[in-house]
Amino acid sequence: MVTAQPTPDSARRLARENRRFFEIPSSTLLDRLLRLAPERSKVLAEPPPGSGLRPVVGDMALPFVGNGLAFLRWGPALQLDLYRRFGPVSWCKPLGNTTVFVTGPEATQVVVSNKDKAFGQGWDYYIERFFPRGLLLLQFDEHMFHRRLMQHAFTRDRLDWYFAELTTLADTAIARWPADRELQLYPTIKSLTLEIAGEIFMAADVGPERDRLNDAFVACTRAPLSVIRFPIPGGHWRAGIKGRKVLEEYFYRMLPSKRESVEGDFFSALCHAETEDGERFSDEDVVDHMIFLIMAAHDTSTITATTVAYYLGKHPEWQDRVRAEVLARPAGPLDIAALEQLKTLEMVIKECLRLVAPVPGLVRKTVKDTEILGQYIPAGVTVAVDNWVNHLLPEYWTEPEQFDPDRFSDERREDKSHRYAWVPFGAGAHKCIGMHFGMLEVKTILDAMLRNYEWTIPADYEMPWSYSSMPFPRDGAPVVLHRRG
Ligand code: HEM
Repeated sequence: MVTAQPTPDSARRLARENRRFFEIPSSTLLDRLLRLAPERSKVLAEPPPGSGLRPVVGDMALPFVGNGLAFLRWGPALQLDLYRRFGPVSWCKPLGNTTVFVTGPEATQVVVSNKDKAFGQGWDYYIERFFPRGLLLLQFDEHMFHRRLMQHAFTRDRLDWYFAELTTLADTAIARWPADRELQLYPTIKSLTLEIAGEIFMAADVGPERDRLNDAFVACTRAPLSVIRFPIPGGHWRAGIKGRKVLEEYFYRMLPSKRESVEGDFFSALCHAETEDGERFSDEDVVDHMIFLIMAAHDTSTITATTVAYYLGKHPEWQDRVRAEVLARPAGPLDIAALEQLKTLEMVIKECLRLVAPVPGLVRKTVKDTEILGQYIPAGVTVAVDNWVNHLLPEYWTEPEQFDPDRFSDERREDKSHRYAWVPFGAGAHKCIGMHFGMLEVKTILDAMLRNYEWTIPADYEMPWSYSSMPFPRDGAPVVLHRRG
């Protein structure tokens, strides 16, 4: 049964629950060994004489791997540590790729507003092999052209069609989840979001192929941060390459029928999108965009919905509050207008996106020499904006380690402390095109969960996040749902 107010004890526990995002652990031997590595400070590049710029300094960490291993273990805590030691701009060579780390809203602003067009896309190093020519992989004028054409798939009319489909599907599937025994929430939601993707993105029953497609997407998203970036047997890289083949084969097989008929789904929208001058996406464009879109939509929404369920299980007083809002909704179909009214749920989702940013970095590459806050950055280096860490800085958030959705209330609006303090959807030219859709999808899933079930998460359980790609729970996020009477 769900309880009410937190006790002083639980308040202390709650302060600890997010500690792992803020503090480098020393609980395992490997962590202790990594912490022992001596700092190897080094300048990235000397600024041109007379420029008045300062060099970027960083810690080279371990030979060969740089701080890649530490990042995989410590995630945002490592980035926060670099920020404290070197300031908003530092650098290293994780996995052999020279990378400038950019932290804090001021430095973020320089990169995402991209005033002198010095920052091109930088995701190619990580994901091009698996998601070639996805929207995020394009840059400057070409990117703008593709983004405008893709907007045809995100009009209000289209969103209405998607949500009429989505709410029924989510309601039916969630009502059938098993109760009163342990459920792995993360894979369960992942399977649901893939089903939603099948319906909304392709108007296709992916049923018989769901596992194969799911595995293929998982392989493609895990591969980019492989330490060994060659197709060795049993390796993530090779699995990613195989996954890409499976996806291409599937989408090219579906393409001719999508070109022929006009329907409400994304796939159809991309096949028929046209500029005023009659320009359209080629077959290759459509397939590349579809594969990227589904990846971009599916994992992010899954992680967010899982995180929200986790924090609501940890904070029953918030679960009660959000459920009361959901149950108070006037009778009638759950449409976009109704979802937009769920303000408490929205605050909770925003707080969860603050604490766990599903896309923890925005990756760019300098196309010419430039500077960030007076520090010199040469052309040709990767620049990673640590948007997650912006969410954790005490300069912008009160007690950032606390789960406190009220910080997003109209009275407080802590996210307004700086335009780039809360950036889970990125910002600038590449800001998430599916932001509205993603928020609505997560709300739909939580709405159905709250109406059907109650759940609590044991006080001593803490989600073991993996930072190997997007953050995800290594144990699948076990939870016991109790059906509401
Ligand atoms: C909670 C859910 C989501 C989160 C947190 C999220 C986060 C992000 C972030 C941070 C970026 C920018 C990356 C960068 O600048 O390097 C991005 C871009 C993008 N997202 Fe999302 N996303 C979500 C849901 C979705 C959904 C549902 C879709 C599609 C329906 C989508 C499609 C895209 C696309 C296509 C881009 C590339 C935009 C461009 O390059 O112009 N995302 N997303």
